[in-house]
Formats: sequence, structure tokens, C-alpha cells
Amino acid sequence: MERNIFKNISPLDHRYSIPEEEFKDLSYYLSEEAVIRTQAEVELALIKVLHKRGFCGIEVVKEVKEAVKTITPEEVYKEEQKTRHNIRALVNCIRNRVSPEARPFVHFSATSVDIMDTSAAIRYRDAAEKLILPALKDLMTVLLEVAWTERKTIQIGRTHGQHAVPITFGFALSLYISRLGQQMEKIRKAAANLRGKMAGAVGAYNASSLFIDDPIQFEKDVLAELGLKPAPISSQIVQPEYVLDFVHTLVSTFGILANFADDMRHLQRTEIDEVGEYFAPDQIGSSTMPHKRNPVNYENVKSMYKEFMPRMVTLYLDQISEHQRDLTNSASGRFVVEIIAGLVLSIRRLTRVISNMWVNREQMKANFDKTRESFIAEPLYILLAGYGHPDAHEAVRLKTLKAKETGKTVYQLMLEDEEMKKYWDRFTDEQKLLIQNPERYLGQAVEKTEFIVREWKEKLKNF
Ligand SMILES: O=C(O)C[C@H](Nc1ncnc2c1ncn2[C@@H]1O[C@H](COP(=O)(O)O)[C@@H](O)[C@H]1O)C(=O)O
Repeated sequence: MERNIFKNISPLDHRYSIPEEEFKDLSYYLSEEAVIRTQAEVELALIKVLHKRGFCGIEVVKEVKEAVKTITPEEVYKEEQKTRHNIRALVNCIRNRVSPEARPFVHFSATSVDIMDTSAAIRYRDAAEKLILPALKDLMTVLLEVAWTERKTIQIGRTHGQHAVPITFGFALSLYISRLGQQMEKIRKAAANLRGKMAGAVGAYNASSLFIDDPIQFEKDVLAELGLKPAPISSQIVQPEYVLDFVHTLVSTFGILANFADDMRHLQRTEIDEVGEYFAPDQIGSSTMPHKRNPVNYENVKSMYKEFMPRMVTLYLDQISEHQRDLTNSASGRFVVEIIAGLVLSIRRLTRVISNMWVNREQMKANFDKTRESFIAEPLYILLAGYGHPDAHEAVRLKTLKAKETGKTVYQLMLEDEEMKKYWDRFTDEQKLLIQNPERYLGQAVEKTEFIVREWKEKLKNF
């Protein structure tokens, strides 16, 4: 049947994932089909270990393996209408496909959440490795390229929205490279630390202890089939902090994207005009102002962040589960996949935008020149102090006020001041050149950019 995405309710399912490829990828790891597929994988892992322990023959494994291949969410949902219990519905669908001899072993000794939480750990881990980290790697790759190209492009650094002292545009980007790169490491670590369970209804292995003499090792063996580990102890559910910490790495990554998007948006303000999003020849900026070129993609990323960041609160609420569990984390927990989808779509959008962005170097220089005579106040004060001027900060500050009044430069006024001039004469030629050519006041901006770019080019090879 043709998919009509416009009948879906969530904007994630139509507006923000229209390209078929994008939809396919996200759907494979995040959809309800993925839920049922991975839950069935957990049921199969259980059977495999029961077989290894001699509880059932290899034909039972074969039967269940064949059965889980063909189970569809439609079927499970139909069965749930009868059972009103989602995991029992899945179990019935498997049982209906296997012989009466195999049936007793399906779901043997497990409680529903053994299957559900373990399946969630598989899906989040795989989504991290197959969706999120590859998307971040692509984003990092384009950022690394631009940062390298612009490593010497002089830009005025801004604090409080005011001109401060110079940096390079590549240096500004390097900060984001470092922040995002470290998030990649944190995401990988948190994803690898997700846990499953096979410890029964209250976590104390009550049911599995009836037949299995080492149920704690049995749990480890089932999870090992799936590449997972158990938590040191569980209730009916896996300790919630594993998923909470994982999602935190995602939401804080989203925060970095939003911060970057904000910066780029501000640099596109008409008065600043230092960077721009690619604007296609037939693209429309405004429905009424034909001249507009709006930073719509960066605005979209910020907007998505506003939608998904607050959802972290739901995970904190889901931390609380009464006694050995209640079901109030069930419906809410199903929405974690939307945070993942929102993040991946935003990463991909930024990657596309940065691949086509333009950098207006002339305008960067023009903006820099607006305050080139005043921000030398900082190097001048530091140098004067370094040569022993007893009150260099105040002396230079007064010159900046006078410069405003008279229209003269701080440099000129300093030379006219006999006291200051005495110290100036001790400056080395290089120090004098720096005061006369403020574009030299870059500190280690270029070197740091080169270091960060090289560091992350290397580290990205691990992803
Ligand atoms: O192994 C068990 O099932 C033990 C049982 N706890 C449960 N564990 C897991 N799922 C359960 C549980 N109870 C209900 N359900 C079913 O969960 C589904 C909740 O649906 P929704 O609110 O849409 O997320 C919905 O299908 C519910 O029927 C207990 O009594 O402790």
C-alpha cells in the first residue's frame, strides 16, 4: 500500500521526514515495527539460552526463529485488542506459529518488561550507532572543512553582543567541533552502557529460580546473546538512570546545535551580514517582502530544540516508579524515539546548510574595522602593565573616553601622553606592530583552530 505521509499526525512523520530515505532509516530503528522486531529478538534469545541449557531441543529454537521472522505489528496489535496486554499479545502470536511442544518455552520465566526494557536498550543502542553518530560524523566533517578553510579569516569576537577582541571564524567553529565531538564520545559511552534484564516480575528471579539453578548467570547469558549486560540489580524494570543518562547526552547535543544555530542566525542579521544560508534561485524569503533572505534552517533547528529539550523532564518524571514498578512510565517512555528522530533530522538539516553556507569575509573585515582602533585598549593595557606602568588599565580607559570625545584614536592619544610614551618606547618592534595592526592580536586563535581540527579529524576515524 502507498504510504500517504500526510495522513500521519506527528510533523516528524510528514513535514520533517518527507524524503523516502530519511523516513526509511528512522523507521527501521525507531518505529513500532522496530519495537515488535526487537521484542521478538529478545524472546528468541531467551529460547536460545533455554536450549543451550538443555531445557529444549534445537527444533524449538528453529521454530521460534522462523516464527519471529514473520510477526507483524498489525497482528500483535490485533491480538492486543483481545488480551489488552501488549507483550502477552506478542507471546500469543509466537505461540500460535509453533508446535505444541515448543509452546511452553516461549516467554518461559520472563515478565513483560524483561522483554520490553531489553528491546528498548537494543533499539536505543542501535539508533545511536546507526543513526545518531553517523549523522553527527557527517556534520562534523563539513564543520571541519569550513573551520580549516576559515582558520585565518579574521572576525571580531563578541561578548554581550558587543565587539570584544579578535578571533578567526575558524576558531569560532572549532569550539562547536570540540563540543560536538565530545558529545559523540559521551553518546557512544551512554549507549554502550544501556542495560537489559531477565530477572522477572520484581527483579528477584522468582520465576526463573524455579527451574534454573543459576538464574543470575542465566540472565547474563540471555543478554549476552543480544550484546547487552544486566544492571547490578533490577526491580520489574531496568534502573531508569541508564536510559535517562543516554537521553541526556542527546538533549545536551541538541542544546549545542541550538547554540550554533543561534550564533549563525545572529551573524546573518542585516547589520552584521557575515554568513548566509544558501538561497536557491527560486526560493522565497517572505510572502510579502520579495527581498528577504531569511535564516529559516537555523530557525527551524532552534524551534525543534524548543520542542524536544523540555521532554527531558518526562524522563526525570519516569525515574519514579512505585515499589517494584508502576505503569506510569509506559506511555510516556514510548516518546523517547521522537527525541531521537528530532535530533537526527536537525543534525542532517544543519549538515546540509553548512555544506552550502557562504562566508562574507569582506563584511567580517568591515565589521572588524569598525572597532579596530578601540579594542587595542586591551593589548595596550596589558603591555603597559607588563612594562611596569602602575595604573595601566585606568590610564588606557581614560584614553578610550577621550578618544570618543575627540575623534582621535587611543593609539594617537597614548603617543601624546608623555608618561605612557615612556613605556611605549620599551615595547619591542613586534609589540608596536601589534598595536598598530590590530589584526595581529589573534592570540592563539589560528593555532588552536588547527589543533582542534587535526584532533577531531583523527578522532572521527573511530566513528
Ligand atoms: O509481566 C507482566 O505483565 C507483569 C505486570 N506488569 C506489566 N508489565 C508490562 N506491561 C504491562 C504490565 N501490566 C500491564 N501491561 C501492559 O502494558 C501496556 C501499557 O500500555 P501503554 O499505557 O499504552 O504503554 C498495556 O498493554 C498493558 O496491558 C505486573 O502485574 O506487574
